[in-house]
This record gives sequence, structure tokens and C-alpha cells, in this order.
Amino acid sequence: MSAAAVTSPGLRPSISTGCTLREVVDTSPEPIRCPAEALASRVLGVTLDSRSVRPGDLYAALPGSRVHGAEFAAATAASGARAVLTDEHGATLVAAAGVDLPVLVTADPRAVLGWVASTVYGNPAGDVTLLGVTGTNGKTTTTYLMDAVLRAAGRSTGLVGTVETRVADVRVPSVRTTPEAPDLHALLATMRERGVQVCSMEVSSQALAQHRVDGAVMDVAGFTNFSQDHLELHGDMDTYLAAKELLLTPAHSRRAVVVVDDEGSRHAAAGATVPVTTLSGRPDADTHWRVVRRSPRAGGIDFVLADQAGQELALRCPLPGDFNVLNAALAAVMLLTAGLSAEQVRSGLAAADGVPGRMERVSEPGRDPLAVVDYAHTPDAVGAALQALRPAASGRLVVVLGAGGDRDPGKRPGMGGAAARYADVVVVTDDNPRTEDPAAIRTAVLAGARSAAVDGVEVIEVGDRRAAIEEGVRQAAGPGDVLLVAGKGHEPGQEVAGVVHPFDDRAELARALREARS
Ligand SMILES: CC(=O)N[C@H]1[C@@H](OP(=O)(O)OP(=O)(O)OC[C@H]2O[C@@H](n3ccc(=O)[nH]c3=O)[C@H](O)[C@@H]2O)O[C@H](CO)[C@@H](O)[C@@H]1O[C@H](C)C(=O)N[C@@H](C)C(=O)N[C@H](CCC(=O)O)C(=O)O
Ligand SMILES: Nc1ncnc2c1ncn2[C@@H]1O[C@H](COP(=O)(O)OP(=O)(O)OP(=O)(O)O)[C@@H](O)[C@H]1O
Ligand SMILES: N[C@H](CCC[C@H](N)C(=O)O)C(=O)O
Ligand SMILES: [Mg+2]
Repeated sequence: MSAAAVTSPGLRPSISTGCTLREVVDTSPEPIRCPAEALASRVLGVTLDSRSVRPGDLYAALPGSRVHGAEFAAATAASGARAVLTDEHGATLVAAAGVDLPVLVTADPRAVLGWVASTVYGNPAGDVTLLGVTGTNGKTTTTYLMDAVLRAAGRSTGLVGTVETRVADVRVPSVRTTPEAPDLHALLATMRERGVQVCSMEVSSQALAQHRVDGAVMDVAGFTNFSQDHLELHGDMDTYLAAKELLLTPAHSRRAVVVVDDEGSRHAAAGATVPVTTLSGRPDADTHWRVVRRSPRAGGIDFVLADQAGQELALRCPLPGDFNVLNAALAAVMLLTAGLSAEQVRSGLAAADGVPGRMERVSEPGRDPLAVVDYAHTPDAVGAALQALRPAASGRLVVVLGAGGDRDPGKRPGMGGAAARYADVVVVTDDNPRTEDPAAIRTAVLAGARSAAVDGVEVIEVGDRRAAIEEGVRQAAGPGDVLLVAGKGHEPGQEVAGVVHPFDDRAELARALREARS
């Protein structure tokens, strides 16, 4: 058991020459007030978390939902911080605490932090080609596929996203999908130092709304799709979409590829202020690129991508599920836009591995039930994953799912509803309850499932996730049955009341299948 992680592990470059506070002030897009006698001081790094301050750091003390970062200024001084960047209120807190550090003051420290971190680490984003993907679902998958193709083409690569952070061959698990700005620029400086040429990264809506990617302009941006998620942070769908659309502006990207198969992504493409290449999964679409043919094969799907001039590219998606064809097509068009050849894209995709916890088969090949773990945690994704599995189910399609706590409560009935619409048996269980009452989360998922369930669809409640997976295996005992365990994918733990208990859906499912056979 461990406490839930609140800070990024933070890969830092081994050498940071840093910069003076004068340079910090001069390169900031917004005014920063700094005591004149401190302007010549050098800072070597930046952090927004007092617990990760290193000697020579600039500590960004941000106002938070629970506490003001300035409360920790004294602790950062003891850890060797050289200066504090904060807002007016933070400055009064630092002064009241008698902390003997120069204080830089600006109206909204988050809004300058990306640029400040970029300056301190020597503008590393300019030295690494950045391919950034946003969208509700498919970011991790698309970035993994791009990374696989780039490595096959001989590039030294970086990867930033939900599952892990990679700098060439160094891998660390990720705490966030998109790191905080100081961590991102430190990471890019580390990539530069280790010779990384291209970095594929996920850009979450939270990151865009919170200025986490400021100062890192994507050479090519990608937009997968738009549907409900994360309203706990954005409040409503328009604000959520507006956050994603920031990626398609010159402050954040040079050009973009947008899959325009839903209303939100069409709105994003139409309003973009960078050049956009459009892509669709519909054969008759009037887009720059479109998927004109698909043929499923073991473990994946062969498909043909066509442009408006009639050029056709025959490609292989290494993952099952029609939606993954769109992720693979987006990866392909982003890479072509970044300058890879059609042959590099073709051979790289054909050799790509699967993505951890995304439509990952856990059962042995050819053995019933086909049992799959997937990261579907939105109504749209639950529907997409189940529809992808339906053709494989000559018997019953069983799904085990829950919804996370402290995340958009509005998506819970929709997730239950999608499960009941596309599966024959729905086992509602716990995901990561976090600080919420697990039974209350299940009630919301169950309500959606029960109201969508037509005659013959069974809805069962089993709170304990291990027992729910075992129940799923029992329910999928007939010939041709298929079992999906959704929502936690690659996650190595289950977070309950601030504590992360080791729990891996893949290991649990494999064990339950073994035990059912013995
Ligand atoms: C809801 C949300 O966005 N919260 C973010 C917010 O937290 P907060 O306002 O509650 O911060 P707080 O706890 O009040 O602390 C205030 C300040 O004091 C600092 N502090 C706090 C305690 C301490 O001991 N020392 C210290 O320095 C904190 O670093 C913070 O800067 O500001 C913090 C840093 O300033 C973020 O780390 C934190 O993200 C949390 C961890 C989070 O869970 N974010 C999720 C929702 C997220 O970003 N998810 C996306 C998308 C996921 C996906 O769909 O893939 C992601 O990109 O990961
Ligand atoms: N293009 C798509 N359209 C609809 N659903 C998708 C698509 N791609 C993936 N999914 C579903 O969404 C789940 C999450 O996929 P993935 O991890 O690639 O997305 P993500 O955008 O990175 O998610 P997160 O926001 O949690 O980081 C998959 O397991 C699958 O069920
Ligand atoms: N990256 C997503 C994934 C959540 C997955 C699900 N397991 C949950 O806990 O809700 C998020 O932070 O909303
Ligand atoms: Mg992701």
C-alpha cells in the first residue's frame, strides 16, 4: 500500500546552467516584479512542489484549491530554494512567515510558469520535435503507435503520457497524463541532453487549461475525438471543448491533424487558427484523408487510407476495434505531416506492439472466453470497446466496470447505460473510489445500466473488484462468450480513501480464469 502520488517524479537534466532572475523577468509574457538586488541571482531549476525543491531552484508558490503554495516557502528555503515566484497574496504570506528569499510577484503565476521554466532550462522545446495529441479518448494509443513507428524508423524518441514517461530507453511510470510546466520543460531538457529527436506526448484538457504546456509548441498537433469526460474540472462541455481547442492555436502548435467524425472535433477543426489536415473514418467523407477500406485479421485490422488525389496507403492497425483504426490513421497522418515517408509509416505500424491495458487480451489464444482488459472510462469508450468485441461473441458479451471517484460524476450513468446497451451481462463494481463513497458511485452507474437494459440484459452489483472479476468469469462460462474488464487498463493500483492498494486488472483476470479452469 502507498499514499496516492501527488507529485510528478520529475526527470531533471543532469546539467542545468539555469538563468538569472533578470532573464526570468525579461522573457515572461506578463509583468513580474522582482527586487532589484536579486535580478543578478541565478536559478538552476523550477518546481511548483515544496517537496521536490532542489538547491538553486525557483519555487513557484501557486494558489491551490486546498492551500496556497506560499505556506511552504519556509520549507523550500530550508531545502535550498533560491527564490519564490508567487502572486500578491502569496507574497504577503511569505513576508508574514519571515522567509529570507527574494520574492518575484506576478498576477497569475501559473500563466507565466511555462515560459519561466522554458527560460530556466534553455528553451528545450525548440530542440526536440514535438507531436502532441489531445482528444477525449485515444491519446495514449495514438502516441504509443507514433512512438513505435518513429523507433522503427531509427529515431531516438521520447514519450509523455498516462502510462509512462520515456526518455530514449529510460522509462518511469507517469503520475499525470501531461506533466506540470516545470516538470515538462525539465523533461524536455533531459531529452535534449540524451539526444532525443522526437517526442510524442499526450496533451490533456487540464494541461491546456492550466498552462502546463505553455512554452512547448507542438510541431504537429493531433485531435482524436470529443465526448463527455472531465466535467469535474471544466464544468460544462463547451468549456471542456474550448480547453482542447487551445491546442489548435499558434501559441500551442504549428499545424494540426483532426479526426472530424464528431461534432466537437468538427468545431475544433473549423475554429483552428493553425493549418489543419482533416481525417475521417468514413469512406465517403470530404476530408484530406479518409479510411476507405478495413479488414479485420487476428489481433488487428488492415485498412486503406486515401487522400483527395487518390493516393492510397495500405496500413495495418496492430490493435482490434474499429476505433483503433482511427487512432492508427491519426498516428500515420501526423507522422507523414512530420516528414516520415509512407514506407516508414507502413512498416513501422505493421511491426508495432499493442498498448498496455488497451484492448489487451488476457486469455490464451483460441480459448473461451476471450477475455480482454481495456481502459474505457467514458460512455463513448465503453460503447466503442463493447461494439468492437461484439463480433467475437458468438455467445454472451459480459462487461465488468465501475467509475472513478472525484472525477466527472455526470459520466457515471452514461457509462452504465453504454454497458447495458452493448453487453448482455453488466457487472457493476468499484474503479478508483478515491475520496468518495464507493456504493454511491456504483448506484449512479447502476441507475444508468438499469434504465438502458432491455429484456434479457442482466445487471449485477459486486462492489469488490476482485470478486466482480471472478463473477465476470463465472458469467462468461458458455461457448463463444467474451469478457471485457473495463476502466483501469494498465493501472497498477486501486485508490481508496487516499491509499493506493496494489491491483492489476490483467493479473486479477488471468488468476480468475486460471482458478475457474482448475
Ligand atoms: C484538480 C487539479 O487539477 N488539481 C491540480 C491543482 O491542485 P490543487 O489546486 O488542489 O493544489 P493544492 O493541493 O491546493 O496545493 C496548492 C499548491 O501547493 C503546492 N504544495 C502543496 C502541498 C505541499 O506539501 N507542498 C506544495 O508545494 C502544490 O504543488 C500546489 O502548487 O494544482 C496542482 C499543482 O499545482 C496539481 O498537481 C493538481 O492536479 C491533481 C494532482 C490532479 O489530479 N490532476 C488531474 C485531474 C489531472 O491533471 N489530470 C489530467 C488528465 C487525465 C487524463 O484524462 O488522462 C492529467 O493531465 O493528468
Ligand atoms: N478513437 C477512439 N474513439 C473512441 N474510443 C476510444 C478511441 N481510442 C480509444 N478509445 C477507448 O478509450 C480508452 C482509452 O484510450 P486511451 O488510453 O488511448 O485514451 P486517452 O485519451 O489517453 O485516455 P486518458 O484521457 O485517460 O489519458 C480505450 O481503452 C478505449 O476503450
Ligand atoms: N486519466 C483518466 C483516467 C481515469 C481512469 C479511471 N480508472 C478512473 O479512475 O476514473 C482520469 O484521470 O480521469
Ligand atoms: Mg491517456
